[in-house]
Amino acid sequence: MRIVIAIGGNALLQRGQKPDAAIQRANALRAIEALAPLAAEHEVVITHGNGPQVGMLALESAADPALSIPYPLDVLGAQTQGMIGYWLLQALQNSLPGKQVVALLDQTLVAADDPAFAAPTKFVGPVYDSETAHRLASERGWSIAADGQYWRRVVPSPHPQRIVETRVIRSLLYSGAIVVCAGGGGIPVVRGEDGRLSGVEAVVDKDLATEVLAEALDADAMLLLTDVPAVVRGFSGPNPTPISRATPAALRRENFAAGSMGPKVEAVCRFVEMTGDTAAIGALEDAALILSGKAGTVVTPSGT
Ligand SMILES: Nc1ncnc2c1ncn2[C@@H]1O[C@H](COP(=O)(O)OP(=O)(O)O)[C@@H](O)[C@H]1O
Ligand SMILES: NC(=O)OP(=O)(O)O
Repeated sequence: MRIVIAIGGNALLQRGQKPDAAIQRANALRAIEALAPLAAEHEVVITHGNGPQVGMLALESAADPALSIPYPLDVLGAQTQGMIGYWLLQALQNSLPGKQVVALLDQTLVAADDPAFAAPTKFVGPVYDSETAHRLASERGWSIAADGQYWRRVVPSPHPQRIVETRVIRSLLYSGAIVVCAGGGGIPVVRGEDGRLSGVEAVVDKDLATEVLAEALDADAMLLLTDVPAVVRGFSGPNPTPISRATPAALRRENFAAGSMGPKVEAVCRFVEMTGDTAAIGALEDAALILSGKAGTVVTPSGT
């Protein structure tokens, strides 16, 4: 079975945790220990988030007096692929000795005229209280939005059209390797009229990019793993109800939060609608149970 698995940014750095390298490396190891049984048995591609990390690097770059202009988000996205990819690569090698593992830098094609460039939605960096977030927004020209009870910086998140390196990823997978790729949704790039690629100031949603990749690789299943056990109907209301099974049509009748559960639900619905296969959302530590249909929110064409 070929499975494409996304590890949420929250799994790599929980809200409120210090972004120390040792903490993130330990989180990456915990994430991989949860996935190792699946990777031992199936063809596995692993993607990951980078929201907390790309925002942290943007803060560091903005504070560097040696720079005349802070590094752009495509470059920072590439840095997060290297950093997180390295932690995941090493954790996979230590957990599954004998397996071939590779972590790639790869790019995601977006449209230069995507309306998302004018309407930032992607949360990056740490959470702030309302007063601090509004002060930083006016000092630094950030867009900000509420993330639950906190506030965070938001940046443009254009829709992923294609992972540029899909063919290389496919051949690595066919050669028996576990492939870590599409980190942070992939480095966002556009293709000019002359056919040349160039980076853009954005962070692609990793769940939507994971879906594009899973479709292109003819995956049998797609798992989006995060820090909640299931998608919840009425998440912030008086009667929150976890959804264990659903059809895409049933999920599409509900409303989910932009920038967090919304893109995950869109990604699983699209994967099931396009492929007729199974997709699921749930907690990282339940990965094996989710694949066997015993945990998480499992989405299938029939909802059974
Ligand atoms: N309807 C919902 N059901 C479950 N979780 C939800 C819902 N709406 C918002 N959330 C939030 O979505 C978060 C997961 O999304 P996100 O933060 O983007 O995850 P990750 O970075 O792990 O990919 C959860 O921690 C939860 O607080
Ligand atoms: N790029 C991205 O979607 O990151 P998170 O999963 O950390 O939000």
